Amino acid sequence: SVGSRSVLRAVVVEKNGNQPDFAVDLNATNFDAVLRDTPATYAIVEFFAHWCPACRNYKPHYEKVARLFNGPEAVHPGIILMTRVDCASKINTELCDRFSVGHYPMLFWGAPPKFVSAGPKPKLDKNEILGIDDGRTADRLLNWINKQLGRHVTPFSYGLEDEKFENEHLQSNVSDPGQIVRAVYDVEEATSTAFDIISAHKMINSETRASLIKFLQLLVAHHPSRRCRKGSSEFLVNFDELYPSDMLADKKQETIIANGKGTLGNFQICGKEVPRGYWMFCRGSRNDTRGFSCGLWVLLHSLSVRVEDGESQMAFSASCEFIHSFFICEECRQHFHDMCSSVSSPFNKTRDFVLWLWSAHNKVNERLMKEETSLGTGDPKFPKVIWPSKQLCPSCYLSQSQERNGTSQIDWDRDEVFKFLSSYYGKMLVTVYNGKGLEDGGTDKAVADDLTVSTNALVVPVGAALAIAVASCAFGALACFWRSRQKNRKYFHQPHYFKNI
Ligand SMILES: Cc1cc2nc3c(=O)[nH]c(=O)nc-3n(C[C@H](O)[C@H](O)[C@H](O)COP(=O)(O)OP(=O)(O)OC[C@H]3O[C@@H](n4cnc5c(N)ncnc54)[C@H](O)[C@@H]3O)c2cc1C
Repeated sequence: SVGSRSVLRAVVVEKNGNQPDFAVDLNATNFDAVLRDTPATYAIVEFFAHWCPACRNYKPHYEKVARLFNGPEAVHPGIILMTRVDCASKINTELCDRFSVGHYPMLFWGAPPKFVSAGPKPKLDKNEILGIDDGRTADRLLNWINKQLGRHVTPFSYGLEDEKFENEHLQSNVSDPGQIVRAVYDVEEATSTAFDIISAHKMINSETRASLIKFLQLLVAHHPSRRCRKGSSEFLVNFDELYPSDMLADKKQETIIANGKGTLGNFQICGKEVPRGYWMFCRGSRNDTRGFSCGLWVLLHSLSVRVEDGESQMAFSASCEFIHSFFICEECRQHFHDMCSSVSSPFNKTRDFVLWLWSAHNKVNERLMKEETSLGTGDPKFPKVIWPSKQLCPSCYLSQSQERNGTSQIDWDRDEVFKFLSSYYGKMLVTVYNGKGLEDGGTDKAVADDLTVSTNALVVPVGAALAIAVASCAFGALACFWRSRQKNRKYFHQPHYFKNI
């Protein structure tokens, strides 16, 4: 079987003391399929010949760069798929001819689908597929890539020494400051995944409709990612036509869909590049330990620090209702609902809402800390902690004392905590974000634009056509996972937290 073959290969590789290859070997039989299916935004194809000595010498250089982008241990996953094709293999003759390979090694760059749709004679021009003219060493190749992605300015540029930011040696609370700058991509992924789940489970009905509209309003004005704001506004603009309240009141969603409405279907709230099927800030060291639920928390925190004082009650109730209606983890939604319901007076300051959410999250952490320790279900690299740690925010701590039962009692400086959260989930979260995606060039100006726009009011889209894309495999797996755990779930009536205020 393939499994045993790969095991054998791993053993052989180890025996020879060689590193496994990071670049993916392609040939005429899998070229189109691999490039069509990759979630990466760009691909590099190296055409080489196994008999060519220069190619053999070039391989370690190419591999050094591929280590950064390819495979489960990639430092910068999902951006570039690095591949190679052996033109000396007969099966690839036609493929190499298609790309007019005239010397070895020859490198091409482009969006993966462009390689597939390139036809018998690909357009080797600036808009389609580019020849890489200066990639003779690992350094030069990475420089070329950095320039191509607009990342030639530090601290945005990729470096050969970059290490996976999921820090293997430190606990999450220590490595957080380095990671949060990338968390906006997980916020995009979580937003997208949440809407995919809503769609797959047909969760929009007369009871949940108002909550979704309210949450969408919050996303349109305050989502830290421009493309999620844009997608949310497109959805909101079309909401009434897609999910008419009169039809939802007395008909099932299936009927609406049959009538050509309710086509959230494959709509991608943050654009068709998201979800990408991986997590950066929320990447666990084990499968299924972090990911979506972590991303959802970061989304809620990042929204909370962006609202104005006057919006804080609306943001609170929108978040509570969204979790209650659409987070299909029964225990999570129920506990969160209890915490929401125990709030006795409405919020009229951003600060109060931000601190409430922080404290609610810490209550969950405290409960899970015990559970995960006794059951061994937590992620060993990311144990639950009362957050932020003293290392992360020394000024947040007035004092900390150890109780007899081993728990610690913290006296927080709440003004400092608010300051810290505002900066952490505000500016820091979007530090390296460019509003278009990882790959489109992280210029200072784009970052600044994005920060400004995210606190301004609604962005009305010009063309409100919904983007249709195929839901990702990652989502499929996730939805199945949730579905299998929540088979008997009943939808509850909508809660209204101070709905008349
Ligand atoms: C609304 C909600 C309710 C949930 N309720 C439950 C539940 O009842 N039972 C259950 O098993 N799981 C629950 N979960 C999932 C659980 O809280 C974690 O999300 C999951 O276990 C993954 O944990 P994590 O290590 O990625 O960190 P998470 O707790 O997901 O936190 C993500 C990141 O937020 C930061 N953070 C941590 N604490 C705080 C804080 N207090 N304030 C601000 N930022 C913080 C840290 O950087 C952390 O890495 C819930 C999730 C959500 C979104």
